[in-house]
Amino acid sequence: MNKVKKIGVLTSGGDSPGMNAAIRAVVRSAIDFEMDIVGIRRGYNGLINGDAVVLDSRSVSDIIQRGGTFLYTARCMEFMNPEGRQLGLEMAQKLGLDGLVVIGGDGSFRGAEKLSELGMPTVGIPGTIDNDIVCTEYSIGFDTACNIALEAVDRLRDTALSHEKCSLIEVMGRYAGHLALQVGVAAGATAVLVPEKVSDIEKDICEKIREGRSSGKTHYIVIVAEGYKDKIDDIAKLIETQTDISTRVTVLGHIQRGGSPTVMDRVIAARMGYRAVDLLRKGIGNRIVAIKNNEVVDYNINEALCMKKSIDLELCEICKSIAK
Ligand SMILES: Nc1ncnc2c1ncn2[C@@H]1O[C@H](COP(=O)(O)OP(=O)(O)O)[C@@H](O)[C@H]1O
Ligand SMILES: O=P(O)(O)OC[C@H]1O[C@](O)(COP(=O)(O)O)[C@@H](O)[C@@H]1O
Ligand SMILES: [Mg+2]
Repeated sequence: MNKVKKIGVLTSGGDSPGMNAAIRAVVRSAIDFEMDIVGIRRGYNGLINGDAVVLDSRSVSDIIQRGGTFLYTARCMEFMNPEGRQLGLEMAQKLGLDGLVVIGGDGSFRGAEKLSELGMPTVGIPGTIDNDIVCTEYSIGFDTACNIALEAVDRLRDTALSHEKCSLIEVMGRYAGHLALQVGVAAGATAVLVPEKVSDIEKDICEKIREGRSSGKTHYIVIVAEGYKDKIDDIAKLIETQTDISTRVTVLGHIQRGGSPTVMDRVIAARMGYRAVDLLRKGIGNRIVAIKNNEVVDYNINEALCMKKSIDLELCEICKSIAK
């Protein structure tokens, strides 16, 4: 006898491509396990306000290929305090929920953990372009964001080459440099600046530009993570003064968060969505679904949030070594 009869799903924090594919997987798996499923709109705000819609198989048709999240997402200050969370719990109970799937980032999972503590079994699915969730090798949206940013950098290279300039491109990632490093390596950047590692602008960039110039190189690409300690405009000015090359700065911004999810993001969304529902139907909550060695695993939320994750230092070295 299945005691878990009805679950909810919401998206929270910054949107990421593949969130829709994850919602679809959650909805369809829940229906397959003979559970009712409700979509909570606008993150924890919707949970507090009861902004809920009953979902069926057709409600999630034609969304697998779309970026963003059709349930809308939000950042909810009220949920940061106990009173707001109590209201959220009471609304979840009023809606008759036996469990909740939260698709979002580390902040959303802190909220999910507290909801679990209050007695509502909650499972988190990592969805953020930053790939900064420590317990998982991969979060939904990262691959798509990398590809979108890469396409933009490839275009900027055309102009940098034609005008013999140094193009500095700022990519997102909040306090993490995963996105910057992947894009930098894939774009063949002269240098990548990430928050996890202090770089020496003179040695790591200016010297490389002078060396490149003496071997006939005429244009340069520098990728800067938004969380890097120095402002991109200041770095550009310094490079210009030290090397006499003309620089241009481009901040990619939200363009990186939109667009149709890649194969990788859709498939991982399907695998994680299925696992989240499978846990809840067994009455298991307070978990985060994650990827470890390409397998889907799950962790206790508190333990997961205490884990440490560092930037791929070997890839940083490779990037440095092959940039000539
Ligand atoms: N410590 C916390 N306790 C409870 N809820 C939290 C906490 N941190 C974040 N949240 C909730 O999760 C939402 C999203 O968090 P945020 O850090 O903005 O994005 P992300 O989940 O993508 O990391 C917040 O607006 C808030 O509603
Ligand atoms: O869209 P906003 O509110 O300006 O937030 C920007 C932040 O959101 C992100 O795009 C995604 O971060 P989260 O997944 O933690 O929400 C970060 O890379 C960036 O720092
Ligand atoms: Mg986050």
